[in-house]
Amino acid sequence: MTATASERPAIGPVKKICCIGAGYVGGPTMAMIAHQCHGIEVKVVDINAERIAQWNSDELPIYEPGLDDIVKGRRGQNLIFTTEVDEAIREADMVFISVNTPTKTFGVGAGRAANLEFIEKCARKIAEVSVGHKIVVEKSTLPVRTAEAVKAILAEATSGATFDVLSNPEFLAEGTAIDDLLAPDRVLIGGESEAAIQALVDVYAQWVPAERLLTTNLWSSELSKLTANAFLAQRVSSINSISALCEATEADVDEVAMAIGMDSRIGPKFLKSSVGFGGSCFQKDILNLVYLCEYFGLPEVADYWQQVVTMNDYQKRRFVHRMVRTMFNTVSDKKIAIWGFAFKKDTNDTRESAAIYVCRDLLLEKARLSIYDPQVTKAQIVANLEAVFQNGDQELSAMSRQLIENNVEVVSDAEAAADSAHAIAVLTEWDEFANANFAKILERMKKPAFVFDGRNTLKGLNLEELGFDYQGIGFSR
Ligand SMILES: NC(=O)c1ccc[n+]([C@@H]2O[C@H](COP(=O)([O-])OP(=O)(O)OC[C@H]3O[C@@H](n4cnc5c(N)ncnc54)[C@H](O)[C@@H]3O)[C@@H](O)[C@H]2O)c1
Ligand SMILES: O=c1ccn([C@@H]2O[C@H](COP(=O)(O)OP(=O)(O)O[C@H]3O[C@H](CO)[C@@H](O)[C@H](O)[C@H]3O)[C@@H](O)[C@H]2O)c(=O)[nH]1
Repeated sequence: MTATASERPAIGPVKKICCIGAGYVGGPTMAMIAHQCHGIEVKVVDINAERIAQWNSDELPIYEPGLDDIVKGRRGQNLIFTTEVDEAIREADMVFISVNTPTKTFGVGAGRAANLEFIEKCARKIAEVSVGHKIVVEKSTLPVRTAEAVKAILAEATSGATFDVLSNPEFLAEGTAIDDLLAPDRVLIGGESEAAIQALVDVYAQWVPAERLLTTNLWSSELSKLTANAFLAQRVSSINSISALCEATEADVDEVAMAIGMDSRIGPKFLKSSVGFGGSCFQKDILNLVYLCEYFGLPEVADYWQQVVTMNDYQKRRFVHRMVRTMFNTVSDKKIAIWGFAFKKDTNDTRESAAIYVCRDLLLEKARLSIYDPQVTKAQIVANLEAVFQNGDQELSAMSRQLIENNVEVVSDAEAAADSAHAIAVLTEWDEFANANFAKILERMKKPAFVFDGRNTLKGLNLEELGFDYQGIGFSR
């Protein structure tokens, strides 16, 4: 049952934390708590035994700068990765829920609503195995008012256990997770019980300055997470919409971004035009916001936010159209080097990466692809391409399987990918691409040698002077 004011037990300092979900959020956030709070035992649990084994191995499941040192510094001391879910929940005074909340692919709200199956299963498990009092913390990104359902499920605990529910959404970005966790812009904690809020504030206060610890009511906290992502993605879609206009008018989108970003009311961040935003969060969270607006009878608000995703889809398609148009209206049987497959640099995450959609559309144009990414494995690339062709169907068609098998190779360096290629498409802004030996690459490419830079990372290298036909996003030369 959830605790009422009169029967609420005294809440002391947190000594044992359990985090359900050892993913991109659960792993790094808990490693940071263990690193900063040696007096707290942190157990990270997952039903995926392979993932837990990776967290306990030399090769962590996530590539994230600085993560290795922090995990290896505390693992086996006050940071434990385990599949013993029940035991870890039972022992903890505070339980974080950090499981995935993907877009629903079936039934009511398919394609937009968040699938809350995994959250509900966690709440049921906590209710089933808990004794005493626990603070349950929503770390996953959730639709506003999810805590109501979590509280209702916990209230059915038969052991007599009592609970407080807090919302503590995570704002880290992949690739910079450790820096973001070390020095967050803010830590947001929403809740109803002052004592429970204070217990979590005290954990973060061990390294986060007091003025960055923001407490709100439960619903504001839940809604702020979706809103923050919607605003961030909206900036990217806004500048990407202007990139199309720049290409038509000889304006340069990077110059426009610089000019508007110097207005302190607009600010310079998140104005980098690109082949389109990717990642596991932006699209999923905006679609969820759109669904919520419709659910609450606000179709105009839903349409407004839907446009951010529509513009992003347009940007990805527009990139391929431009490639085909520039390469004399056909890429059929042409070799195209794909530089980068992750959704941004410094991560091995490919969820919703623009590269998946660009590669799919190039394959449908019958191009041959040679793909290189410094952190993404061949198995992952092939699995992503199979999934995008499968498009929710039960099975991959024989035709799609052949298209991938016959036309995709994954290689282990950027120069090899470009060997005998008609074009290079830069889809992730890995730093190493700017250091490639372009004179050598040009020699080995088919002529004219095209470079389509979906990140404008090679813009300053004057590749035209070397002899490339260089095209980026949002400018024409
Ligand atoms: N990835 C990010 O950068 C990021 C940043 C902020 C917030 N978020 C949000 O955080 C949440 C988690 O995201 P993620 O990227 O870490 O997901 P993830 O898929 O990497 O990890 C989730 C983990 O939860 C485990 N899990 C699912 N159900 C479980 C259960 N019943 N018991 C135990 N383990 C279970 C899965 O096996 C998986 O390992 C999502 O709601 C996401 O929107 C993600
Ligand atoms: O100016 C920009 C900034 C970003 N992007 C792209 O946008 C996507 C998302 O980038 P980023 O936001 O840096 O990474 P995420 O890890 O997806 O982080 C976002 O999503 C997380 C999950 O909810 C939040 O916690 C973070 O605050 C939020 O930044 C990537 O494809 C980027 O390449 C651009 O194209 N231009």
